[in-house]
Amino acid sequence: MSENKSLYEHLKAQCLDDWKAYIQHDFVRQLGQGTLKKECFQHYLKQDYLFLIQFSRAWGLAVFKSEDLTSMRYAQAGLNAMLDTEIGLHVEYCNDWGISEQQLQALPEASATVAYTRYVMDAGFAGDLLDLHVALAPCIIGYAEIAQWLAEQPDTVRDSNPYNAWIEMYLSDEYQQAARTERELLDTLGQDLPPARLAALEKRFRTATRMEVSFWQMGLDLAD
Ligand SMILES: Cc1ncc(CO)c(N)n1
Repeated sequence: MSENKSLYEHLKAQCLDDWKAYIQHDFVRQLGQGTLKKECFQHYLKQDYLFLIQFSRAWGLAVFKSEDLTSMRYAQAGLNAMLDTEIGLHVEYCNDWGISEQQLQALPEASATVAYTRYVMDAGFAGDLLDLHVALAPCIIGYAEIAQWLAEQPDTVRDSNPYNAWIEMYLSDEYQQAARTERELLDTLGQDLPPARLAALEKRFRTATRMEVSFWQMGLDLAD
């Protein structure tokens, strides 16, 4: 790893093609331009509800995998934020899009949802806290970058875009700060790694990134 790069920057740089395919996915572009089909967004929102539930379990796993109180409290805060705030907001947002809580509770998981969330969990089960965070990083930090990328694109529509609230949520100070904190945690946990360990983490990060690409594609294809 080059000396002046943080672990996060390094992980991203080594899979830049996959990273771009994730951040600049057609789903994201269409969402930014306001041209995304409503059915695709609704399908994505439904699966994202199931994703967020598994994501909460992953934060629970991070509590379990922590070896000091600071990491444990950070994971606890992540879990609390999901259960006390994020999932509730998501349910409300789904409701605005015509998806009831009953509907959400009855949903089957799409293959892309199962693949991604269980991959993250396996990284945590089989590995340590850093493995888990490297698998979680593309979700947490990636969405912050997607919102920023969208805000910078000249063809992104804001005020009259039905998807603007989604962009705003991930552009919010709160979310951007959460992404920065996750980045700092990775950089702290990831200091002075032996080459073989770094190579294993590179693979994990790349796989998780490709899983995010598949998640967008699942939305576009209405795939189950
Ligand atoms: C699939 C997916 N990745 C990342 C996020 C951001 O939390 C999300 N809500 N859904």
